[in-house]
Amino acid sequence: MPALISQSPQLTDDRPSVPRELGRLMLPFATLVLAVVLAVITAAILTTFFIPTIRTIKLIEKLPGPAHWPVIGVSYEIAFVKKYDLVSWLHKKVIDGYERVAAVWLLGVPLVFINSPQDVEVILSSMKHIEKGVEYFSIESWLNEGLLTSKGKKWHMRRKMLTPTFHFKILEDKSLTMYGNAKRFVSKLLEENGRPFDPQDRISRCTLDVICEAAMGIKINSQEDESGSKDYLAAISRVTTAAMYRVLNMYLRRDWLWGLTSVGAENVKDVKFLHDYTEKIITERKANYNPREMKDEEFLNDNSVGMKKRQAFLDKLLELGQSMSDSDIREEVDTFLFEGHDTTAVNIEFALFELGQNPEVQELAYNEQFSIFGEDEREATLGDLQNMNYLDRFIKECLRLYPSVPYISRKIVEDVPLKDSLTIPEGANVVITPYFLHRNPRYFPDPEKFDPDRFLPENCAKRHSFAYIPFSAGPRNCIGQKFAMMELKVILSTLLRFARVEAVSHKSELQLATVVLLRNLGTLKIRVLPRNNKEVY
Ligand code: HEM
Repeated sequence: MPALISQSPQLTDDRPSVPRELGRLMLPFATLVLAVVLAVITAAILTTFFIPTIRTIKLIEKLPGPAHWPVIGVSYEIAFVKKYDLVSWLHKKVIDGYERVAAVWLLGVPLVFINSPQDVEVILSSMKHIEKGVEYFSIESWLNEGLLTSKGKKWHMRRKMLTPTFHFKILEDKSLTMYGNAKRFVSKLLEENGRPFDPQDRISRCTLDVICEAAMGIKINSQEDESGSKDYLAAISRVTTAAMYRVLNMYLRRDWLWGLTSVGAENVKDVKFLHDYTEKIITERKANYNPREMKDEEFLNDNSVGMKKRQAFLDKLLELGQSMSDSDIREEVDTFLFEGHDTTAVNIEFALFELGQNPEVQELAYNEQFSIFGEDEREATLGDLQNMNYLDRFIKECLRLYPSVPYISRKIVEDVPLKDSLTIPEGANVVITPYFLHRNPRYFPDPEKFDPDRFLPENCAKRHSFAYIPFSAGPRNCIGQKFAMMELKVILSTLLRFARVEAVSHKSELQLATVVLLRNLGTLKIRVLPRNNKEVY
C-alpha cells in the first residue's frame, strides 16, 4: 500500500483532500447554523417581548421604584435569582422603602407592586380589574381556563355557577368526611412513635383525600395506600416548580421555545399526566353518579328561596354536561383538585411547625378543645367548630405569616387614580403580595413574632381590613375559603385532641420560597406523641 501511493503522487495532489473539501463546506454550514440560531433568538425576543405603549412607558417612569434599565428592567437580574432567594430579593427591590407603590419593568411588562392596604383595596374591590396578570401564563397549559385563570364572561358565568357548590349547607354535610380523614391522618402521624419526621407527604395525602371525597365524590384512600397519589403529588411539585422557573425566565414565555428546553419538555409530559389523572377521576364519578340516589343531599332547605337544589362540585359539573364539554369539565377539576388540596396542605405544614415552636400556644389550643369535647371522642360538629375561637385565631396567625398564596397579580384595563396624584396606567401589571402585606410592622407590630391574639376582635377592629388578605378579597377572592377554614379547623382540632406536637427543626431552618404557593424548600421535622395516652380509634 505505501508503494502504490508513492507511485502516483500527481493523482493524489490533483484531487482535493477530504479535510479541505470539508473545510470549504463548513463555512456555509456554520453560516446557516448561525443564521438559524439568530432567527430563533430574534423570533423568541420579538414574540416574547411585551410591547408597551409610549404612554404606559411615560406614566410608569413617573412612579417610584428602584433604578433599572428602561422597559427591559430587571429581566436579566431576576433570571439569576435562586428560588430560595426570591423572597429577600423582592423585599430589597420593591418592598423596603416603598410604602405605597414600586414600579419595575420585566421584559416589557410594567410590574407595579402595591404595598399599602388602602391602595390594595382600590384594586381588589374593583369589578373592572379582574383579569389575572401576565405571570399566570405559566400555569395555563395545565389549568387552561379554569376558574383561577379564566377571564371575562366565562369567568363570570363559571363563578356564578360554582359558588353554590361551596354553600355552607353543602359544607355542613362534608364535616364528617373531613373528620374521618383527620382521624386517619393523626393515627398515621402517631405511627411514627415519637420519632422525628417531616410530615409534608402525609399532610398532602390527607388533604388530597379530603378534596377528592368532599368535592369530587370519589375515595382515593391515599392515606392508606400511597400508590393512588404518589405520582400525582410528584407531578404537582414539578409543574409548580417549572411554572416559577418560567416566570423568572420570561423569555421562555412562548410554548414552542419552552418545549425546546429540558424543563419545558418534562413539563409537557407532566401536564399530560395530570390531565390523564383528572380524566380518570371524572370517568369514575360519571360511572358512579346517580342523581336519584343523591336526593337527600341535593335538596336542602334554604329559607330564603324555599327548596333549592344544591350539589357538590363535580356532580354539578356533570349535571351541566350538555353545556360543558369534557375539556371544560376537566379544566375545573384540574383547578379545584390543585387549589383544593395544595393550599391547605402547605398551611397545615406550617401550623404543625408553629405548634411545636410555641408549646404555650399549643396548650391554650388544647385547653379549648378539652373545654368543648372533654374526654368524648365524638366527631366535631359545625357548632363545635364555631366555638373554637382560639383555634380560629391560631389558624389566622398561620395564614398571616405563611399565606399559601403569597403573590397575586392583575392586569390593569384602565388608568387607576390613587390618592396623592399617583396613577397606575392602563396596561400595567399590578402585583399584590399578601406575604409582605402581612409583615408590614405598621399593621402587625413585631411582625415575625407568632401571636394568635393579633386576631382578637378588638385588635382586628383597629386594623385596615385589606391589611390581612390570605384569601384575597373582592370579586376574585377565594371561592373555597369556607371549605379551607373548616378543613383546617377539623384537622387541627383532631390533632390537638389526640396528640401533642414537639419541635425538632428550628425556625432558622425555614427556607421560604414562592413556588406558585408559599413552600418551605427544606425539611421541617417534628415529633408527634399521643395526648394523655389516648387512642385515636
Ligand atoms: C388555606 C387555603 C387557601 C388559601 C390561603 C387560598 C387562597 C386563595 C387566594 C389568595 C386566591 C386568589 C388568587 C388570585 O387572585 O390569583 C384564591 C383563589 C381561588 N381559590 Fe383558594 N385558597 C385556599 C383554599 C382553597 C380551596 C380549599 C379551594 C377549593 C376547594 C380553593 C379554590 C380557589 C379557586 C377556584 C380560586 C379562583 C377563584 C376565582 O378566581 O374566582 N382555594 N385562593
